[in-house]
Amino acid sequence: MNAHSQRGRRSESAMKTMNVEYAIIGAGTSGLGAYSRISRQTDSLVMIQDGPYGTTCARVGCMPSKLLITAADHAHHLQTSDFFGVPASGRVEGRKVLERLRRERDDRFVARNLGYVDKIPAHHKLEGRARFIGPGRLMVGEGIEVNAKKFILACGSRPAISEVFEPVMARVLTSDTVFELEDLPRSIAVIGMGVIALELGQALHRLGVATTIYGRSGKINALTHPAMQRQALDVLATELDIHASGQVRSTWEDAEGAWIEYEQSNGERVTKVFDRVLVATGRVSNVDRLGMEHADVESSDTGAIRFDPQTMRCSHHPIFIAGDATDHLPVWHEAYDEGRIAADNALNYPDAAPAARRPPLMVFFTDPQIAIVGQSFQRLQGREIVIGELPFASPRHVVWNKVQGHIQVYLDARSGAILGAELLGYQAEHLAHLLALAITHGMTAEQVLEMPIYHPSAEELLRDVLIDAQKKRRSHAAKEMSLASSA
Ligand SMILES: Cc1cc2nc3c(=O)[nH]c(=O)nc-3n(C[C@H](O)[C@H](O)[C@H](O)COP(=O)(O)OP(=O)(O)OC[C@H]3O[C@@H](n4cnc5c(N)ncnc54)[C@H](O)[C@@H]3O)c2cc1C
Ligand SMILES: NC(=O)c1ccc[n+]([C@@H]2O[C@H](COP(=O)([O-])OP(=O)(O)OC[C@H]3O[C@@H](n4cnc5c(N)ncnc54)[C@H](O)[C@@H]3O)[C@@H](O)[C@H]2O)c1
Repeated sequence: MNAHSQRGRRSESAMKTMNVEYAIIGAGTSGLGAYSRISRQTDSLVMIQDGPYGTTCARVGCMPSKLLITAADHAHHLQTSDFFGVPASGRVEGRKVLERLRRERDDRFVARNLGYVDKIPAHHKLEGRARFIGPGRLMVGEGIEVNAKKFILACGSRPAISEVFEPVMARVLTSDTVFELEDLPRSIAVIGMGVIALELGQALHRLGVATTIYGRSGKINALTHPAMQRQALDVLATELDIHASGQVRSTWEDAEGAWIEYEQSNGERVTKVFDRVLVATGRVSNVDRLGMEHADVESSDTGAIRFDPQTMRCSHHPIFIAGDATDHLPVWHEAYDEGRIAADNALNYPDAAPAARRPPLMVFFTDPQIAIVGQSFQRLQGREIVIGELPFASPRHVVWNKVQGHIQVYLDARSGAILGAELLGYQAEHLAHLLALAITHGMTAEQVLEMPIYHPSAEELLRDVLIDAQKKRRSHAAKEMSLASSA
């Protein structure tokens, strides 16, 4: 059988059939990663894409959000420059901010991705929404059946919007639509207190939009140490209008705008009107639209697809999953890795090619930044650890006038190995990466302390927090010894 794009008439209607070895569903970061691996080995594959090419990251995710945050940083520098004896005046031109964002996004990031997609041979690409119609069989759109031996589900996720926002849908934005605004709104309600809500909420606030953030749980859940969670909220609330704990009870629209009725956890109801409502309450995997019930794939009680994170295989059939489709570590570098892990395992099938996963790393590009690396405090419960901790206030941070926040580093109490860290501080991303390097290589605090550290640099904070952790390790060991000798 001709391996690629063998299309034929399937029924009296104009149904076409395509028989291939590999079908990749989704041409985002993970799907393209899988494509790059598989296409080196075979011509018998198709990558199916519903909607525009360009990836979530470049079009509506990482890149436009960071472009908005950078504009907001500039506005913030103007607002705070007086402190340095450099009073500045300036105003935010919303249209220009958004035009520049889209220009940079489209000309640099999306264009680069489209350039890559353009080079993919036409017979490897199919456009339309794919769904399973039987084991090994997909329907793409209404007219093309794809029969494949192996599948990679790289279909990403979409913003979740609960029904309570139905009455104000005309004013609702998500990360899919906010970057398309012609101008900045005068006011916005940001629903959620996760990474999208905090990154975009703070950026919009700094760009002069009257912003109120409505959370649910009262916590910034990415951080897991209660003191870190508390401090993150306290620090962000000094700048932002945040209702951390409660629930949106109802919404309605009138000539004034979109009204939000929010019940705080103390039972008090607050009602406020906004131009726009940005719903950032998490994302749902697009796997729910793939008709998995026809593919004979096991799911958990919650409906999520079970998979092995080392092979990305998700059933006894050769079906693999990657990227945000999994709900697990929905960040870019994991999508990139998972596409390749899934592809390698599909290529090796039925043999498994298990991959060692990297230590977890997540950064919120807020100011101060939030970062979590390696094992969180919560994950380390029950393990003997010591915690090195310090305010995020190295001499360099003092010079920057950026001394908010805290760092905690978790060491194995016996070996001194660095296991994880939670950070809240200006440009925490850089220290988080250094810690990620140390964790990746199983380094101890002592080993990291052997490297030179320049003065005055932010890295001095890493040195000092590791010295603090080492001190605590020594006193932990001393306590253990005295307990042992008195027993
Ligand atoms: C606002 C925002 C900011 C972010 N910022 C960061 C950041 O700073 N750093 C970071 O690491 N991560 C960030 N992320 C997360 C990052 O963007 C994602 O982890 C990554 O893009 C996921 O890639 P993916 O390949 O899994 O999915 P996607 O890139 O979404 O690709 C999936 C593709 O599959 C298509 N598809 C879906 N269903 C079907 C179907 N049935 N048939 C055919 N095609 C289908 C979709 O249209 C989509 O194009 C951000 C995300 C958002 C939303
Ligand atoms: N810097 C980054 O790496 C970055 C930036 C943006 C997005 N992302 C990725 O995108 C994913 C989605 O981000 P997100 O912020 O939408 O999800 P999230 O899961 O981080 O946060 C969603 C938040 O909304 C809250 N929530 C849920 N329902 C609510 C309701 N009805 N009312 C009020 N609050 C409610 C949740 O408690 C949670 O705090 C993230 O998991 C992340 O991996 C990453």
